[in-house]
Amino acid sequence: MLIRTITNEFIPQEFVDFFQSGLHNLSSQFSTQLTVVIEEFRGKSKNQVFEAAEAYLGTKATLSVQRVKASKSETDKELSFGVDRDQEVNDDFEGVKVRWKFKCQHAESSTNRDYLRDLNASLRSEVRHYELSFHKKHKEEIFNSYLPYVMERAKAIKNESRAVKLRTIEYRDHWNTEGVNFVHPMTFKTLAIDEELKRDVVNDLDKFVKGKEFYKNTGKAWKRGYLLHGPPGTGKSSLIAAMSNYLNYDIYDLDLTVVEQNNELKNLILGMSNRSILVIEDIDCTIKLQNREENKEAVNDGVKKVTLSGLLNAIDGLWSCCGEERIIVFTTNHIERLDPALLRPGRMDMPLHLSYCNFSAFKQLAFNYLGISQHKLFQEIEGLLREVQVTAAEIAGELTNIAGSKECLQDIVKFLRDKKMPKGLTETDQNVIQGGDELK
Ligand SMILES: Nc1ncnc2c1ncn2[C@@H]1O[C@H](COP(=O)(O)OP(=O)(O)OP(=O)(O)O)[C@@H](O)[C@H]1O
Ligand SMILES: [Mg+2]
Repeated sequence: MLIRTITNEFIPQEFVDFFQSGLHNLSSQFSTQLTVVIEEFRGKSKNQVFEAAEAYLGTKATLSVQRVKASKSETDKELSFGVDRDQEVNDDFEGVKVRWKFKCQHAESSTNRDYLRDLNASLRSEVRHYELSFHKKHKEEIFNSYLPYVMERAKAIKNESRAVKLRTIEYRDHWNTEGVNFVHPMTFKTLAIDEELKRDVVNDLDKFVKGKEFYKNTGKAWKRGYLLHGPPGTGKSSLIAAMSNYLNYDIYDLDLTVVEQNNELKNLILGMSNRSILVIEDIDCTIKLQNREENKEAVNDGVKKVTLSGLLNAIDGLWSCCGEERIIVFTTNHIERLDPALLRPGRMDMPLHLSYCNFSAFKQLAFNYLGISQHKLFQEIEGLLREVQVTAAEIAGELTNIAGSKECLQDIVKFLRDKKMPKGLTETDQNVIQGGDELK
């Protein structure tokens, strides 16, 4: 204070400024720290590094700062957090220490106001930026590895927190733009299908999402097709919900009966976003399957309808030139009714047979509904499930109806025994019924 008073009193201001800036230059020459300034806007558009820093630091903020900002928009699944002004966040990247600081300046000074007016952002009352500081010797690592890592993490964070949307056709050739939030509770943790099949699907999806380089190097379109087939109530639609929740991909539910012509179909396919699942349920019922003539519409009762080949060609063609990370799922209860064109390798990458409930699927249901992994009746149930064709939906229904105690497994045994041999039927009659069902 004393020195400042003396200098203010006795030394000319120009000399003080000159001296201070010289001192600043000198200290920055000897400083070991480098600071990167990341402003909110780049020209008139948002700076992507700023946005990435915002998302990335949000996940760190709750750990290390004293003031955090909390927010949630309609399309977010969960609360998101952010660093408040002047707060610092320390981070560690492969042993390199970095420090982030969030700075806001009020747009009082005329330069700031001009700057904001330039940005056409008159509602904003402040200029915001992040400062990222680290030791100069780590410059290369920070620029070449850390910042790209922050950008990549931010992308994943934003995607994870985004609510999945379900879109249906609004009018023939376009999707409902808003969509609805898809909040199906089914996940791979609760889905009751054969354990091995579940593992295969999860591994396949993991490989697919990590396959960017593979698809680029091989020149293949980054897409994957699954054909889910099996009797009603075996979990086909539940599996699609689990896939969507696992990948956080939007679902486009394509009702082919609404689409009149192949060019409408093309518009729908073009209107889909990346990282999405196109679902066509009950393919055997909704599409004219027998017409194999490429690119032709089948004339059905005087109305042009899309054909299977039209559908597959449109997907193959359009997705190879525009669109990444796309999944297509067909479902059917009757695989034998499908055109062999659909089953040819390369069309549907992975056929998945969802069959009647086996013991591994049953154990999952018992865990979901009763919270148990073991029981003295399990052995008998395992034996019965080998003989009785019962769907996961039926068992789930029984478990919902009967009291939620461990004792109710006795009722499941009774249910399975009754199913094995309904009153008044001999075992031979029952076999005929079950065999016939598969052939339907
Ligand atoms: N594998 C499963 N795991 C957990 N729940 C299941 C499973 N399969 C069926 N369910 C239950 O049964 C209901 C019907 O199943 P889902 O709609 O997935 O069957 P689906 O195979 O799609 O049948 P459909 O061929 O009739 O469309 C679901 O709402 C779910 O509660
Ligand atoms: Mg279904």
